[in-house]
Amino acid sequence: IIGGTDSSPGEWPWQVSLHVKLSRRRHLCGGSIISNQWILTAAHCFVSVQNPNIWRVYAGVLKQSEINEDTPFFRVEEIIIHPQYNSAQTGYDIALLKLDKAMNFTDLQLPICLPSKEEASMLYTDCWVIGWGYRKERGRVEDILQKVTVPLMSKEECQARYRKRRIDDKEICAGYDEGGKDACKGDSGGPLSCRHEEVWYLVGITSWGEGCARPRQPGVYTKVVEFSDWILEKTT
Ligand SMILES: COC(=O)Nc1ccc2c(c1)CCCCCCC[C@H](NC(=O)/C=C/c1cc(Cl)ccc1-n1cnnn1)c1nc-2c(Cl)[nH]1
Repeated sequence: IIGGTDSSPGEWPWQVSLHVKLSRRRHLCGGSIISNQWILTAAHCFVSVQNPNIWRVYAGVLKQSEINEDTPFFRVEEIIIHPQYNSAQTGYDIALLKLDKAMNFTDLQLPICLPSKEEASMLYTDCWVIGWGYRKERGRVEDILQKVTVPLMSKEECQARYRKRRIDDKEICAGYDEGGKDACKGDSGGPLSCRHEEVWYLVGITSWGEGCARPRQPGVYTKVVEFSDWILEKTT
């Protein structure tokens, strides 16, 4: 996260850290708890690591330094990647992880609401992107979960910023024309969370951007409401 600040314990209880257990363990992507057995994240996180057995889901953590060999984690029973996904820049950058056992909700691990189709046209004005990603383009994973507020942008405005690419209807953009605040490497798969009348909704999944926090290069997120039917089909 560029231009953000430290989060507090329990501030974003739906945020998880996805690790793989290979040569050495490391954070790869963010994700969001949407039920006691399902995590929503980005499809591109699994491009090179499709084997569910080596993934570890850490929930209820604020700092990466809380994660060690003794830290409890959830195993992944199934990885469901959207069938139309082929690269982050061409959309459908969404995946579901089925946990091997249902998690108990606590103050530190709780689900976020999925936006309903009726509220698809809702103009959210209080949106935050969070993650343990880099604080600058050439950086490293942060210890304390970072948060930054970003305004949503219309598809037309976003398309005008990315002339060489087509911004899909199932993508949503957020950022500042002057740059300075954005997601960055290591934040992908995590939530773009928006609060409306005291309830938080998972409006976006952190996907891609041209550099981090550059002027007129907003962050591009998977627009979760456009995948409501797919999510329900796969999780019920
Ligand atoms: C110590 O552990 C580590 O360093 N871990 C570790 C640390 C970092 C990474 C990994 C592991 C690799 C994950 C591979 C799959 C994921 C590959 C793509 C992924 N992208 C992003 O997270 C965000 C992109 C992004 C999103 C928005 Cl909305 C706006 C601008 C963005 N950026 C544009 N340029 N940079 N960001 C990424 N993630 C990392 C990189 Cl390196 N790139």
